[in-house]
Amino acid sequence: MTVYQATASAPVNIACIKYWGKRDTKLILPTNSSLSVTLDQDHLRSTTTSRADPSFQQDRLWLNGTEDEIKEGGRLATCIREMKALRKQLEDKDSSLPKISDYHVHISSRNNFPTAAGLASSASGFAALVASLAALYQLPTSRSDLSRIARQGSGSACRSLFGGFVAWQKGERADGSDSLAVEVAPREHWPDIHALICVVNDEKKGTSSTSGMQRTVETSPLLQHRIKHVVPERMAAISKAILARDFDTFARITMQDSNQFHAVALDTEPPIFYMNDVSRAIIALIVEYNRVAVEKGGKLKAAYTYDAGPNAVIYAPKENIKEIVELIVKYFPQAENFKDPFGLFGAAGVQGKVVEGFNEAVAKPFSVGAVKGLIHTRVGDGPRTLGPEEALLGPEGLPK
Ligand SMILES: Nc1ncnc2c1ncn2[C@@H]1O[C@H](COP(=O)(O)OP(=O)(O)OP(=O)(O)O)[C@@H](O)[C@H]1O
Ligand SMILES: C[C@@](O)(CCOP(=O)(O)OP(=O)(O)O)CC(=O)O
Repeated sequence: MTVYQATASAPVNIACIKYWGKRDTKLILPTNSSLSVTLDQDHLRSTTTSRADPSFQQDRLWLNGTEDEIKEGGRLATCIREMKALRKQLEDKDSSLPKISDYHVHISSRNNFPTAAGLASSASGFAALVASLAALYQLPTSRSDLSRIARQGSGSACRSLFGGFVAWQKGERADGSDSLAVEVAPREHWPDIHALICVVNDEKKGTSSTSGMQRTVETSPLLQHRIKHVVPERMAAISKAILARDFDTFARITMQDSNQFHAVALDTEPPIFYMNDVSRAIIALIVEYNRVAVEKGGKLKAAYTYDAGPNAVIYAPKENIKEIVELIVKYFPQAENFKDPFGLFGAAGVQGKVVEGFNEAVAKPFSVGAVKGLIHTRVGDGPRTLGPEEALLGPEGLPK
């Protein structure tokens, strides 16, 4: 008997222009466009296996081995329903195709990093879900069209359908048909962009993005200014900077937009604080690191950005990452050795230090554990279809 099953993996993305606010909460239509860098799946990824089988009694999903309820009308149910509808259209056009759109599905997914901790697991998770169902159903659908479905799982997920540098165009239509992700540039265009994630907290966060952003929409006058007067210009300027590989402009806009996102969070009633003292100290270090570079006649060398949590993501050209790791380790001693996927440091490991001319008084040193870990990664590719050896469902259609 044929087994209808497919496995796919999808990357995390971290926005430089932040999505924050919905104009339609059901369809997940944003109040502004956004733009992100897709990170390398070799380091951070969600992997998902989907199977359709006539013996299954209902659609079921396991996340990291534990069953997650698929609530009727909820985000998971919407994505699965939309993907089945695309398969149904194919079957209606071509009677030779097996009618698997009628079967229930079993889905097993794993994240190789903490879930719901502000490391964008919902983005890679829903992108992997949609990519695995697209492979299962053998859909000829374009990535932008699939991004419309992933968007209904979690807004930021639509951007994980592409590698490289990705824009989510907010769209104008009420039905959401023009609210989708497009590639600004593939990773090959600017592979030199690396990222250092400083894990400040890997526990489940206080105010979820979903509820926080709607409170901002309802109460923040600053958000209205951001939507109308700030984001459109920044989207155009950062896209141009990416196409020109202009890191100075890319970094400036990225930091400005992170700052403004946290300003609209603060402008919310009651106010929302996602950054903590550790996050702010990292900002001070990057600002000083850049100041030294500019004073020596150079350009910006690093850009920080923060999502709905205290973890920092630092974007920089590869050649600067060694100095940045040394800087962070100097102020935030690490319990564990730095995992060095790009071989920047020899057997001696990282020695904390600052660059010449750096004013060490900009931040106080923290104790071990303030930054729990450092993840060095880089710009990466879009979802991958994997072979049967990577499957997360066993022969009975249950998680392995
Ligand atoms: N691999 C996955 N497959 C399906 N759904 C997932 C997967 N990983 C995460 N999710 C869904 O995303 C939720 C976590 O999303 P949430 O927005 O709270 O955290 P986050 O994505 O880590 O943080 P943020 O989006 O703010 O950076 C999970 O509770 C789950 O519903
Ligand atoms: C701060 C952000 O990371 C917010 C992400 O919000 P989500 O995409 O997690 O929200 P929902 O659409 O409600 O699922 C900024 C960004 O990724 O653009």
